[in-house]
Amino acid sequence: MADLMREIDLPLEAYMMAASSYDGYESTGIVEIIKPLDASITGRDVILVEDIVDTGKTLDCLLESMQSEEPASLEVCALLNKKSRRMVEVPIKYVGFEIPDEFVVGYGLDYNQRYRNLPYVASMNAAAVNGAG
Ligand SMILES: O=P(O)(O)OC[C@H]1O[C@H](OP(=O)(O)OP(=O)(O)O)[C@H](O)[C@@H]1O
Ligand code: HPA
Repeated sequence: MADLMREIDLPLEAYMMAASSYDGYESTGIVEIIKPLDASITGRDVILVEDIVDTGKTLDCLLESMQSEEPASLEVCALLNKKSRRMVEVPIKYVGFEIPDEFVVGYGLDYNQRYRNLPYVASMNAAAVNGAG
């Protein structure tokens, strides 16, 4: 997010939401908004920035919640798109990288809250998952 903002030469405001639905590397399918948006987006041009879109369930839930506030526009930017795993169709206007069906960690992405601090995105293999304790 910080890297992206540094590249945008326009006045902008940034707010964080938090949603969670993963237990390890499996989606529970139940998306919980842990921290809602603490600003009004009614009538505003909004870009929702996601680190990864996998099944699409999280994004679908967030979009529905945000659309209900009637922003002037609402687009999605995602660093990573795992399209082959999609269960819900979601509109993504800006995609950093299309990636294969592999569980990835690093650069903010976690496996049970670990590995977010890796300065790169890495594919996590089964042996690493089993040893991750
Ligand atoms: O397309 P989906 O299958 O819904 O997966 C994508 C979501 O999964 C991750 O969040 P997670 O639930 O792991 O919470 P986190 O951001 O705290 O890691 C990620 O940050 C996305 O929001
Ligand atoms: O591959 C992934 N890595 C980390 N978190 C995720 N949430 C959905 N897919 C992933």
